[in-house]
Amino acid sequence: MSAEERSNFSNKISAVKQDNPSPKNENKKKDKRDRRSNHKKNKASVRIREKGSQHFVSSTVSEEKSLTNPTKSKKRKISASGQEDIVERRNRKNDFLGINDLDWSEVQVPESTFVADEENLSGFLCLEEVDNVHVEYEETATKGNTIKFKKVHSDQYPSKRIKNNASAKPEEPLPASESLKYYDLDNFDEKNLKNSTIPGDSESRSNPQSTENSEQEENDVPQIEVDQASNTIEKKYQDNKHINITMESASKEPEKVNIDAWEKFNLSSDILDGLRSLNFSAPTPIQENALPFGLSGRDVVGTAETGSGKTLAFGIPILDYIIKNRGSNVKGQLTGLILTPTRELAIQIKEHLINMSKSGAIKIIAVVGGMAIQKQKRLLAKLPNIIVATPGRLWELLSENDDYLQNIRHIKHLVLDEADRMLETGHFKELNHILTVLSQSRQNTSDWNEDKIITENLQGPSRQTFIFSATLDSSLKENLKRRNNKPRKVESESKGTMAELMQRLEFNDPDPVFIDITPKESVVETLQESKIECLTKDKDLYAYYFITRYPGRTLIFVNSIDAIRRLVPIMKLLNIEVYGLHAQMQQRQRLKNLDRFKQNPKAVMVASDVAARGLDIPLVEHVIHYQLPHSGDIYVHRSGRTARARREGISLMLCSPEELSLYRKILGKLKKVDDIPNFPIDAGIINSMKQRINLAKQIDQEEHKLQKSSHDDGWLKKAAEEFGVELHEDLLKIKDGGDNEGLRNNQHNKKDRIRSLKAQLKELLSQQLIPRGVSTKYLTSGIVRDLADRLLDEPSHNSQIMGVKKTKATEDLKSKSTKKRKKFSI
Ligand SMILES: Nc1ncnc2c1ncn2[C@@H]1O[C@H](COP(=O)(O)OP(=O)(O)OP(=O)(O)O)[C@@H](O)[C@H]1O
Repeated sequence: MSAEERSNFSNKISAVKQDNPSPKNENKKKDKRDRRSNHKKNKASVRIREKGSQHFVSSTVSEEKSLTNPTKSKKRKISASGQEDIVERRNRKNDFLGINDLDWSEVQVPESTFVADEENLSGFLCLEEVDNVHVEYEETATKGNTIKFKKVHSDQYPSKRIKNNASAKPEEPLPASESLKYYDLDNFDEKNLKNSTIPGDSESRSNPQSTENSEQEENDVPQIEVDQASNTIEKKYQDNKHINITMESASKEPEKVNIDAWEKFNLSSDILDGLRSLNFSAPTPIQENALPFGLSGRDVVGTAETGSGKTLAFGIPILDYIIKNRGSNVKGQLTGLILTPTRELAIQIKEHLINMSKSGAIKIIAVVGGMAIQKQKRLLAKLPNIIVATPGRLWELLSENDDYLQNIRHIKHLVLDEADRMLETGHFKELNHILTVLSQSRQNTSDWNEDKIITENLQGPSRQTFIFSATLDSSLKENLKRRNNKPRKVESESKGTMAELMQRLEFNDPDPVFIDITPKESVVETLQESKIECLTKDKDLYAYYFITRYPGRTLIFVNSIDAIRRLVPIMKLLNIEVYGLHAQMQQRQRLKNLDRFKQNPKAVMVASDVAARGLDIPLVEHVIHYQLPHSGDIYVHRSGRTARARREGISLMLCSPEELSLYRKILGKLKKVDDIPNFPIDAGIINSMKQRINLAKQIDQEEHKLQKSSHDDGWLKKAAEEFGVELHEDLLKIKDGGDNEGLRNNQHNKKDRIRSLKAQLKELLSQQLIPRGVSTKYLTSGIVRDLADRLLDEPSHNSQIMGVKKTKATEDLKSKSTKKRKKFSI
């Protein structure tokens, strides 16, 4: 990145800071509160600067002030000097453009971490800008604040305004706060956006969809602060957790990497630049094997271990094709469609491809559920080069707009990433519809459809297909060979299977290339697998033991959302920095939690299998299967979140007696002959942890009961109100009036008890953990191991546990599991 680019980038970031100025000391708290509430109320802010000159128009809409006086109807024009003029209302309707008709263009933020990051912050799906736009808005009693846009040429700005702004010295760069141009589209209410009407406060508060974490989310919009001296961005969340991101690559020149190993593929210079900037000196084995075919236009079905670089195995051929065929007579610009099973994965792939093709200026968008649909419509209408989508949202958009349908039929590349997952419930129906739309011989498709879709008999251009996953069945190879290019009627027993999918996909290639380089045991060589056999009731204890004994980024997989809802609060009580991730959370909260997890090297994430596939979270050290997965494939994908890109990692199964059959099933599927080794446990430490975990569980249970009774009462009261009946106090669990003092006291007692339990736990957590059986008084007397030995053992100690050497779980597993591996018989 050039010095100029770096400076622009810094300016943009610092502009965010200046938009939310630091509060003065005396009013710090109040200002912060106001700022947050303004963030909610000022749902949109548009900063538009005329390119190439020093005058600008800016507008911050949805002011609280104007909302309090809705009867005033005046039109304010924001002048180039930044000053407001009251102008006469004129009927200039036709001069104005709809918000979607403006030339929005995405702001390429050059730091990869920051791109992903920024996207998750403050509601941005991405930063966008538009130049040369005149903004007017008016306040009306009926519609609230309405904003209008008009495209202008730079010479249309009256010279008076330049004079007005003369003191700003045109040659000087704009102050940082004025150089940011963004439009926070995701914070708009979609319905209002259509009319370019700015939503009022009440609309943003009454979100009927508001589900889990919505309140927390609303109040938890992080503030970004930039310290340019130390080159760090600080994200401040309301819960006072700060995250610092060092803008390493923004300040340092990227090292020159030798990329000779890529030369044989004859890639475009933009792609080579991308590889160089990402420090990818050589292709990974799957890339080495798949690229020659992918680049020559062959259909490729590829399977390779998790974290082995499959994204670029299909991504590079698509990007390279777009760059090399620019300007050729391809209808529209839309060239590639990549379908993935999860939203986070789609966003990640989009980022990865953007980072790869920065200098190629390829338009790549993500179309996923849970994010603003209006924005996705606008981006779709602009014909991006590549769409990365989840089938549900894409189908929703395709089915309501014929133009999108027509465009999508002309794609040149179709990718099904994690193809096997997409056959599972919840994805297959939409995928089926999309494949029907893409079908080049649609006249024959009625056999395949449950809900017949009326389609035209259009012959689209030929299309290259990529199918990738870490877990594709090898029988597919046979299936691929047997298939011919004509679609066949699918036997009922193969419906919804990979076999059906292979027949549904209209490969160009009579003989698609099948590349299988998965290791014999399906998991990566650098992954160390282990297990702890324990009772279900003790799983919390063992999980706590592991994450306290081995602090490091840890992903804990569970089989149910309820388990996440139980585990996260317990771990929070134990002072663990823990986040949840599951499908019932609001999408923004999902992204935010993922973002926080990515930034904090000691964080723990408790997740459902929504995080099992594809997510490339840097440096996840441990994966814990709190509950065993139901299939060997899920085990492979979950475990694959660690030990990526040739790094080491550990996977730990907490296996209860009831899960033994599942355990056998997993081992059978993975064709393992050896039993998975037991993870070594320090009995002294685990015993000393029991009191903490029991207290945390007790507090959680008590709080849950209390919450449940007030929730039940709330529901009863509401129902009684709606039916207009009087509610007898005896029906309420928490009596808030009347003479039943005993019961009221009972509730108070419960609260007191919770407070006292919390105080006990706090006291325990404030002390360093002393392994049970170790005496701090008599340093050499110990049942398990004495403290003197422990303290003398090593100079580096785990800060939370007294006298315990700071080791990595992988080291302990290697060195301590000395017992010979048992043969495992199924
Ligand atoms: N040639 C390369 N050299 C070094 N690192 C690479 C290379 N190609 C990809 N990577 C990095 O390897 C990591 C894993 O890549 P990717 O996410 O594509 O793996 P994957 O095989 O799709 O994994 P999964 O099966 O879990 O989806 C990423 O961080 C990516 O940036």
